[in-house]
Amino acid sequence: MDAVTLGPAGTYSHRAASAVADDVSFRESVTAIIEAVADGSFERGVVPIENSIEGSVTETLDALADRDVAVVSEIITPIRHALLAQSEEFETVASHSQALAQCRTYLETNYPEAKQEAVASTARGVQRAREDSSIAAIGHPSNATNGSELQVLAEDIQDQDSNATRFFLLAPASEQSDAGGKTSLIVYPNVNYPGLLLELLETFADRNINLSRVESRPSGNRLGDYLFHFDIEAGVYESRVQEALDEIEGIVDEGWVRNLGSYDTKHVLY
Ligand SMILES: O=C(O)C(=O)C[C@]1(C(=O)O)C=C[C@@H](O)C=C1
Repeated sequence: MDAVTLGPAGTYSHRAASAVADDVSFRESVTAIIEAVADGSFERGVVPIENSIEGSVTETLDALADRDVAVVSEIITPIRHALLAQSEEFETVASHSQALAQCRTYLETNYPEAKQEAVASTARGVQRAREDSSIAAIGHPSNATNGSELQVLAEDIQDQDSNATRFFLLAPASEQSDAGGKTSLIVYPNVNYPGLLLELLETFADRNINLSRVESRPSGNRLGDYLFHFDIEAGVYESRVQEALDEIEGIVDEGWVRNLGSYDTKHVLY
């Protein structure tokens, strides 16, 4: 199976995709990956959705709300960052904004003078560090192998040892499944009144459906207007989930509900 994910080669997304795909291609943004799956260019896509330290990857949430794709699996991997550079003499640390944030305390403590540069991915930062001795990168330590002139200056620099990122394995919307222990939903009420969010949450609580994530994102239509992203620990094949979905459809009849499908979890170690 072919999959598309965040490039260039050497990103954490690449490592997660390699666990589920034979052949991995790359795009420069999460939005481009989701588009490539939605338009049928790829049968699978792998995108980061949330991190245990830094929280949601908002570009992913927003791109999922705008395009029709299905989640067919979630992949959870530990994230262990290394500091990579040609020497200790660097001025700037380049990495993905999520990785910089996951190492905030380490950087403030050890390199308070270093500038930080957010780039499209950790592997893009590694590329910058290979080309320019004034740049260090944060990424997986294996980026320093393969004849690279980069040194691993420090390992395990993430602020929490338990650092882990959750990725979605995406497929075209036609492959959306009712089977699985989790389900992701995006709800746009398009109205605002006291107790609206409570009503939505009660559809799950009343049926003893556990919520594993709730996130609100601006709709972009007007200030104070939100979309809600829900992950629940139950599959659409269960009648209690179908009943909850029916009730939500009724509550948000001015807006819409997107069911991204049910799926299971895969834990990948590397
Ligand atoms: O830049 C990468 O290596 C990615 O795969 C992206 C990403 C992310 O967006 O969260 C993935 C895992 C880590 O949390 C850091 C960065």
